[in-house]
Parts: sequence; structure tokens; C-alpha cells
Amino acid sequence: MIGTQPSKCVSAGEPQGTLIHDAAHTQTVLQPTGVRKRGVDGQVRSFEEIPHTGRSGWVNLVKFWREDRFRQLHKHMERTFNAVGPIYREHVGTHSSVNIMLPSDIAELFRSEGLHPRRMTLQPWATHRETRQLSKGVFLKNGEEWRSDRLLLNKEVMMSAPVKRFLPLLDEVAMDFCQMLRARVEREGRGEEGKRSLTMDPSPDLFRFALEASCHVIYGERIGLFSSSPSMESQKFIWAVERMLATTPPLLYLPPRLMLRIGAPLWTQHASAWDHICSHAEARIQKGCQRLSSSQAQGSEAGAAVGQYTGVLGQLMEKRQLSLDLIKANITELMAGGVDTTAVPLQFALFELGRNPEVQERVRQQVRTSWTQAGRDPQKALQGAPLLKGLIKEILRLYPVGTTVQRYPIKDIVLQNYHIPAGTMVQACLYPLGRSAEVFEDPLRFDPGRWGSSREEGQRGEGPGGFRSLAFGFGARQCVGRRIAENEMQLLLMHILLSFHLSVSSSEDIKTTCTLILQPETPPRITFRKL
Ligand code: HEM
Repeated sequence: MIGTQPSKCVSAGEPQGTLIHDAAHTQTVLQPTGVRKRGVDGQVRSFEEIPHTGRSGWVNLVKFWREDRFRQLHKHMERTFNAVGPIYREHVGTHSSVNIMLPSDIAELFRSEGLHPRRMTLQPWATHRETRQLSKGVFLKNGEEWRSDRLLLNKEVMMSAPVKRFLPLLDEVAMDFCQMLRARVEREGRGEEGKRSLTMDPSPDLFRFALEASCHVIYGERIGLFSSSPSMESQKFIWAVERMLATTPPLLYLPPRLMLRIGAPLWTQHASAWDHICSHAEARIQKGCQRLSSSQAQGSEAGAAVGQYTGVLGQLMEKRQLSLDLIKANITELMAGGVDTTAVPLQFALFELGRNPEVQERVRQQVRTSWTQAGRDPQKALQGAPLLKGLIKEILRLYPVGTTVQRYPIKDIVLQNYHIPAGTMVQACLYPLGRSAEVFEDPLRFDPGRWGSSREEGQRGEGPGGFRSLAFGFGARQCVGRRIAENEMQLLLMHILLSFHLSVSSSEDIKTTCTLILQPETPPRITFRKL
């Protein structure tokens, strides 16, 4: 009989598998990864027996700091799963979690999710009034009160009726972006007129695109970021979101006392970034409210403006179901969450299309046919081009913007035959999940078509194809900007594929880094050739 006492501490550099002490042969054997560990007599094992990466959170924190693991968290997780199997515990500073990566375990976790508290990055003692308001309005809320507010918000951003109304706004921005890019390629590119090509880093333009698109949907207003002199305020907003994201991960691991001592500069940068985001949103919201009341006054006089889409802010203001403070808090959060999250996957998408010309051509053929048949109706065009949807899923499988989805189960559960007490923080680790050969066939192949098959469809289902595409999270707390993001990215890629051939000079993998969101270490350069 094999004694099944796993070694307690593992390090990610160890060979593949879990070290198991073989009692009968008094030797240590390597158990292959992914094998379910059974307790003695098939009993559920205790929480303490879950493999872990070191008992002392402080020693781990120092290691993380020294080895810059915060930035390589996704790779660290992948290495650790490869070394120890599909579940492990990690304790870093004040942060403890159980990490999992298999769809069956993730399904079990979501089955027992409650209305869990969100981890706060923003403290109520932040400097500005607006920032404190946001904190109270969104971050500190939980339970039924949060849920009923969220359901009202869902009605404006997640349901098919509002999506139908804001889709043309996103389409307009995507088309303008391509027009601007065509003019730039014509002006700065090489080659004969009409067929010019330009090699460039598109990331600054993609960030501007994401902000322009968000503003159009949220405030119902264009802010002119594709003009020759875009506003400096908007650029500062983009930098503030970047700074807020980059300063978040280390702060999540420090206790408040230590944060005030060694993390003070970080905290100051973090809070001032939030202050900037909040005051930017506050100014926009005020402007939006003024515009709305003047257009309502004109509309009621002239009988116009009735039925005109006024953006998410306008809809929330008109319905008056949320208080003004809550509207402000939610709008600010939508603004903060809506830029990098779409601009970054778009960079990865252009790169993958550039280094996979056959995939690019396949998607383009489908998009062309659909665009023509849809008579340029953007919604019909997207419906007729399922490969675009697959393309987004495929990008987020390989490069998940948020590398984990976190939950605190409300009742005790069993994962990989280990007991997990209610209230434990459990993280579904999306980067190792998306690249696992146990979960995806040929996982490193970029293949948007894989999502059309029945096996990969039905991510909600609990059958063999379920819980594989989780980049937007799951359930009541899933990403509220999901429909905006999916449509915004699909529309931009559709128009780019209709206008340009894409290529890259090297097909080597992009090096990635984690600053709360997963992004390229260096933004890839793309060659755009006019079609
Ligand atoms: C590819 C793009 C995006 C990805 C992958 C993404 C991913 C996520 C994930 C994983 C969560 C947590 C979900 C959970 O715990 O189940 C989340 C929450 C959130 N996202 Fe996104 N997101 C994206 C785009 C956006 C956009 C465009 C916006 C705003 C317009 C946005 C706003 C938010 C907000 C406000 C939350 C918090 C929701 C809540 O707790 O009620 N996201 N997002």
C-alpha cells in the first residue's frame, strides 16, 4: 500500500509532480500532476494537508518582493501547479488563498458562492471626498443591498435591449478609429499609394480608442480623442488608471501598519491615482447631467430627444432608481474598469492575428461575407461572424486580463478531496487553466474556431465543456462591463480586418507581465497594410 502523505512544502522549481512518501518502500516517489489524491480509506483530507508554498507569509512576501514575483504571478502559478498538481495553498504577507485551476473544481466553487465581500484596494480614508464616496458606494457594499443596486445597473449594460442601443455608438467609434489609422498609414506608410503599409506600436491609439468608446457609451458623448489635438485631461486619465492598476498588487499583500511604513509612497501614488480618476469622472458626470437637463428642456419644448439614447449615465438619471451618489460611484467604476481591460487584449489580438496569417484570413473571409450580407448593420454583422466571438475568447484564454477570479465559499466544500472551510479565499487561476493540456487540446495553438465546437461551448454548463472561458468571471458578481467589452473589441477587430492586412516581424511569444492586469512587457509592433 502506498502511504499518501504529501510533503508539506513545495517550491515551484521542483520537478513535475508531488512528492509522496511511500510508507511500504520507505522511499519518496513522484506522483504525476493532475492525479486526484485520495485520503486514507477514501476519506476527505484535511485543509492542512493541501500542498503549500511555505508556511510563513512573511518569508514568502520577502521572496515575492526580491524575485519580483508580483509581476510574474501568472507564471509562478503555472509553475506551481505543474510541480504540485491542481490545488495548492499560498500565504503571502496578509494574503492567504487556496489556488485551483481545473474546471470541475471551479464549478464546485461557484456552486457555493455567496454574495461575498470584494477585496478592497481603496480605503475609506482616501483623501478626496469623491474617492471616499466611491468607496462607500461600491467597494464597501455587499449582500442584498449591493445585489439590488447591481441588478438595476445590469438593466443598463448587460441586457440585450441596452446592448442593442449602445452597439451603434461603439461601431461609430470603431469605424472612426480605422479611418484615422488609414489616413495615418497613407501619410506615414511606405509603398505605392493606396497599398501603403506602416509598422507601429498601436497601443497608445488603442488606449485612446478604449476611452473614447467607453465615454460614448457611458456619457452618450464623443470626447474627440482621434482629433489632431486630443485633450490632455483624457491622457492624464489614462495614465491615472495605469498607475492605479500598477500600484494595486503590492498593496494587497501588506497589512495596514506595514503599508503606512514601507508602503507609504505606493499608497500615496495609489490614492492620488484614484483621486484623479474620481475627479475626472465627477467633472464628466456633472457635464453629462447639465447636457441632459438642457436637452430634456429642449426636447420637451420641441418634442425631440424623446427615445434618443443618452448613454448609461443618462438612462440611470432618467430612471432615478439609484441615488445620485450611487450613480456617481458606479459610473466612476465603469470608467476606471473600461480602458486597460479592452485596450490590452486588443494588443494581444492584433499580435496573434499578425503571427497567424491563416487564422487572420479565415476570420476576415467570414467577416467580409457577414458585413456585406448584414447591409452594414453592426449587430447583424457580429451575429453572422461567430469567429470574432471565438477570437475574443481565444485571446482571453491565452492572455486573461485578470489572472484570477476569487470567491469565498459560503459553506464548507471539498476540492480535489481536500476539505475547504467556508470563508476561505479560493482563487480560480485563469492563466494556468487556459494553457493546460488537461483542459484544452493543443493549448498553445491559437484557434478561435475551437470555441465553435460543442465541447467548448456552453461555458455555463457543468458538462465536460463547462467553466473553461471565465475571463469575465461568473454569476452575480461577473464583470458588469462584459457586454460593452465584448462588442467593443469585436467591432474594432471587424473593421480592422476589413481595412488592413496585419503582420509582425517576429513570431516569438510575447513576454508578459502582471500589474493587476496581464499585459505585454513591451507592446508588440504591428504592420498594417491597406487592403
Ligand atoms: C476584456 C475585458 C474585460 C475583462 C476580461 C474583465 C474582467 C473582469 C472580471 C474577471 C471581473 C470580476 C468578475 C468576478 O469576480 O466574477 C470584472 C469585474 C468588473 N469589471 Fe470587468 N472586465 C473587462 C472589461 C470591463 C469593462 C469594459 C468595464 C467597464 C465598462 C468593466 C468594469 C468592471 C466592473 C465595474 C467590475 C466590478 C463588478 C462588480 O463587482 O459588480 N470591465 N471584470
